[in-house]
Amino acid sequence: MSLEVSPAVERAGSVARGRAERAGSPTVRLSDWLLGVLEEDEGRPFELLVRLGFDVRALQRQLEVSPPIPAPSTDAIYTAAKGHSIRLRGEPSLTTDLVMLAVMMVNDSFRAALERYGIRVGVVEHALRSDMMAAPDTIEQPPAEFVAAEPVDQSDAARILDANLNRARESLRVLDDYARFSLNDAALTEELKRLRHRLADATELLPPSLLLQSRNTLGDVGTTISTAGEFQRATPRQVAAVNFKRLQESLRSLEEFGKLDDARFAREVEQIRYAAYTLERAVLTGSAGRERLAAARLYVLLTGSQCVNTMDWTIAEAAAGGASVFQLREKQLPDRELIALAHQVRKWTHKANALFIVNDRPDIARLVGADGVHLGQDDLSPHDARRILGPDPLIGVSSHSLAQVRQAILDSADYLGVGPTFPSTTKGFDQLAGLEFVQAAFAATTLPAFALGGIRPENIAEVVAAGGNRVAVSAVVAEAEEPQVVARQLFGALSDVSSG
Ligand SMILES: Cc1ncc(COP(=O)(O)OP(=O)(O)O)c(N)n1
Ligand SMILES: Cc1ncsc1CCOP(=O)(O)O
Ligand SMILES: [Mg+2]
Repeated sequence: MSLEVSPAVERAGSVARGRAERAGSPTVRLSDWLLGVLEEDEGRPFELLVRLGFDVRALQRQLEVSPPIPAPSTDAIYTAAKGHSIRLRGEPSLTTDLVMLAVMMVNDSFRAALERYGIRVGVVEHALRSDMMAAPDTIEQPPAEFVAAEPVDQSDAARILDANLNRARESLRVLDDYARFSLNDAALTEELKRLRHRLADATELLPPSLLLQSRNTLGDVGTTISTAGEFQRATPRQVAAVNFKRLQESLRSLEEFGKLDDARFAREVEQIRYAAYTLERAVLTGSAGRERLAAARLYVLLTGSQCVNTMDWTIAEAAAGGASVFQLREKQLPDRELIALAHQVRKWTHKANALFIVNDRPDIARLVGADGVHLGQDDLSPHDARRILGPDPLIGVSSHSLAQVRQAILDSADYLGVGPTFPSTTKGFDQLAGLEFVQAAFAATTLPAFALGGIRPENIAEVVAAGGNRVAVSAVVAEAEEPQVVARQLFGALSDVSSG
């Protein structure tokens, strides 16, 4: 027999199995299960025990060293949990708190051990019953702002919640498909999965019977009404845009109607809605970078003092060799000289039909009509740069770790700098992120990313072997007698690599 379970229950089970495996135990133990359901601090079991005044941290420490008692099979635990649910609540739901109760009650010696650790299983059992049945003043009271002013029809609210949970889940599935198959982006897919889990966990805060009483789609007039617009989508991106809107609308409705049942649910859904806005920007704004940089392979950083030839000639030659993005990287010039040079570079890059990015300075980028700005971890935030630049210009962000890659994606970066790959004569670093990071970053996202730092024709094959399909270089082009030749060599090494 295999029972359908919520993602939170599934996660608890897989934590339990993982614990047993790491401990080299031939079977999963009851302590593994209990630690599994208590793994998430914000999960229902953890919150319930805290609410009952038990010291959960002390319990977790005790369980780590408790004598091993083998657990029954997973299905047997789920069946027992369902039995408790029917007994205590009159319906067969399978939530993590009922799994916890099943684990606590399945074996007398384990139950006795828990009592010794200060966990009164009868109190837990009683609380799970009273969570459903208790008069309002015996359960946690929402603050005034979340209290319904008038008596509400529970079944109407339940149907609204159920319908919107379905809508939100469906939208998340569509978005997951877009991130996975259309963008092919592991990091965004992972973020969407995180959002799905958060929603599933929030749902566990609602009384299970509330949603069960609402499965009445026949009574939902909305299922038979559709508008012409619902069947018209021009591009996969538009499908994603529409589904982000649908997700946010359903979350908003869940939040409002959820306030009638559980304030914590309403607050969590509010947070999920904010996270959905962030992801929407990341997914849809990121698309602009994906489109405008789709063909870009070679990106050249230029500093006047580093160029052995004039900057305009270097740009023209490098562009003829395949470079299609140029960054003005002047760290020392006074502002007036910088802006004068930036105006020139704007003209030279237009002539070369290349993109022009200004390093560090969104104000200068805006003033000279550059195509974008590049920001490091210590520069202005992408959010502040966007306020200066407006919606269109590209914003590139440097990354030196996977955490920075993920954050840059959530900050709606249009492209990434990834490095330093090799030691660089242009800029010194205490630490080299190296090829290992290049490999991880290019595997994590399909957002345009440029590996940089010490890349030359002699070592670019190593970057390509690590999955790098775009590079940014400085010295090797700026200091070359023949920038076109060098650019052609670099570009040639990249031009057979898939665009990702
Ligand atoms: C394309 C690209 N990637 C990374 C950097 C480095 O930016 P940052 O870390 O801010 O260092 P500086 O270049 O400002 O010294 C970059 N400039 N371009
Ligand atoms: C600015 C910067 N940030 C990381 S590496 C680098 C310099 C890249 O230049 P080069 O190709 O000469 O090493
Ligand atoms: Mg910088």
